Amino acid sequence: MTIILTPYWSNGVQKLKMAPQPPSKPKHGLAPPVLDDDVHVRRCLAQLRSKTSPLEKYIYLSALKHENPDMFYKLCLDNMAEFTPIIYTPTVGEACQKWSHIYRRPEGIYISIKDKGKIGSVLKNWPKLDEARIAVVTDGSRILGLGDLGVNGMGISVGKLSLYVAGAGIRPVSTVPICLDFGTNTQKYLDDPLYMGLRQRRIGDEPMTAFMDEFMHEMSVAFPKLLIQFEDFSTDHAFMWLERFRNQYPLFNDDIQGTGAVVLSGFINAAKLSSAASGKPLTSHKILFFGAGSAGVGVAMQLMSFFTLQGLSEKEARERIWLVDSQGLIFDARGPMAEHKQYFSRRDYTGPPIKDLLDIIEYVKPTALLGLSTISGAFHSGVIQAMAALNARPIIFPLSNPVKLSECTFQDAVQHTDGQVLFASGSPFPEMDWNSRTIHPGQGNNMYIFPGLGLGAILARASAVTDTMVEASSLGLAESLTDDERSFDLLYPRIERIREIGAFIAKEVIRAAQKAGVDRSTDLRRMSDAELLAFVHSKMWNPMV
Ligand SMILES: NC(=O)C1=CN([C@@H]2O[C@H](COP(=O)(O)OP(=O)(O)OC[C@H]3O[C@@H](n4cnc5c(N)ncnc54)[C@H](O)[C@@H]3O)[C@@H](O)[C@H]2O)C=CC1
Ligand SMILES: CC(=O)C(=O)O
Ligand SMILES: [Mg+2]
Repeated sequence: MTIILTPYWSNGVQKLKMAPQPPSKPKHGLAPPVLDDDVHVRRCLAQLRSKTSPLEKYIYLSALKHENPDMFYKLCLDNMAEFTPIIYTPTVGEACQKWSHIYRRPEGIYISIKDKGKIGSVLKNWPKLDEARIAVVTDGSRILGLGDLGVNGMGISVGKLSLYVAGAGIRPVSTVPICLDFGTNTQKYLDDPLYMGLRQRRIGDEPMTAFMDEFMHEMSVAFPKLLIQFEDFSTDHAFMWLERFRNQYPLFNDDIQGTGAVVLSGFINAAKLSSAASGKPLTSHKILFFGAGSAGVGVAMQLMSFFTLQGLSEKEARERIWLVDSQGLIFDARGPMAEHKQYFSRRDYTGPPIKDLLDIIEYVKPTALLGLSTISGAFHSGVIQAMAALNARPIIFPLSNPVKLSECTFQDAVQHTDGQVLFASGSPFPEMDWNSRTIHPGQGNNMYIFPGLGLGAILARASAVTDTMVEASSLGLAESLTDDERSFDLLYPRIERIREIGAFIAKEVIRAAQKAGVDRSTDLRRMSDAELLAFVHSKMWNPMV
């Protein structure tokens, strides 16, 4: 395949070595007589809002980001709630599915299995090696809940990195979207004349491992100050690459660790509200996971600390958690299972397999039901009503993305619990009125975590991303709600405050890195908390409009 090197800020005719520049002032007569910045902001927003389909809006914003990054990020920061569903989930999912059709210009680095043996020389073509700080790397094998999209998965790396800039003030020039092309098993793409990836089925684990070893080594040589975020690898490889490389290079897996952190945070706030309504202690919560892939198991692992922080032992914490996969409740006597499911497999259940979710709810009697299954509508009215019958304030988090794969809608959850649900979904739902009050859905999406976690790890120059840093990001997020946000029973802060939250999380992550001794910017140790927070803010890039 063609290796595409031109970064997203270049228009293809500029020289590769060029840094992103704000557009220079045109010479007299080459621009309209009146081109006021403030009016132009309104003009760009009006152009966006005139588009009727979300995908058209995505394409417009993608062009704007390329032509005028300052304007794009200015609009983004001023209109976060409006922009995130376009540049991120759900629309980014549709953009990825159609990536080879809507493609206009190169963005990021595509490296294929055919580059094995010369990966270093490909990476060195990236124009701003010294500036690179964060790469989001996918192989397109499980994009959101949409399956194997091959190189069309590049869109998720691009989307996540836009949120790094918007949410954490990472400089645009420091972001490196990467898509690895190991082939695709999706026949539709193999048959599509416009598909831009290798026309072959995915390679096996052995050549993939050899490729990944070379890739990770060459990344550390080409980009010595880089943090890597692994994104949307299929579950087996998500766990495999995390374990293989996490002690060697600074990296984390967003779907396992970022999702774990964001859900722990929302769960802490939900559990307090739920326990206040039931009068039962926090340690009495029982969590049922519907879906046991990288996200389900990643979240279950992180939620262990909800219980251990309350004083339960590891064994007691594990006993508060049940997992369900496509074969039903996961229990030892069921027979052999994938390694990542074994830790939570129940030893105390020896009856016949239970497959139906309603039967499982009746058996477990959970206080919380979390969906990471990609099964749209799995939390049907009967399921929601069963949760409401068991709990004064049931916790229901349908976390699958994009919206069309959500296990239930916010409307259904509110309606079938008479407004009592404590709700967070992976993709956004609008707020709704119920019994003369407005109820706000939470968005339990790792976008609240990875910008701050990444910024903290970058500023600390962390040599590794430890579990304690991930936990610190989660607890930082849980703490960051204002009294006003808590008065509305919000589980997450308002998205408009993403920068403030990102800075606070980054500070907490730096402190955790220092405690773990993985920080290489040791001068930050001397700063007070207030000084460190001010330092983090001072490092955030701002659009110049
Ligand atoms: N909210 C967030 O921030 C995030 C959400 N996700 C979402 O989580 C979902 C799952 O992602 P992965 O874990 O990587 O995928 P996966 O495909 O590895 O896992 C899906 C799990 O659901 C189970 N499942 C499938 N059909 C089922 C059925 N009929 N009944 C019961 N269980 C069933 C599978 O057995 C598997 O355990 C995706 O939609 C993804 O978008 C992932 C990461 C972050
Ligand atoms: C949000 C995200 O990372 C996912 O759905 O995969
Ligand atoms: Mg993901």
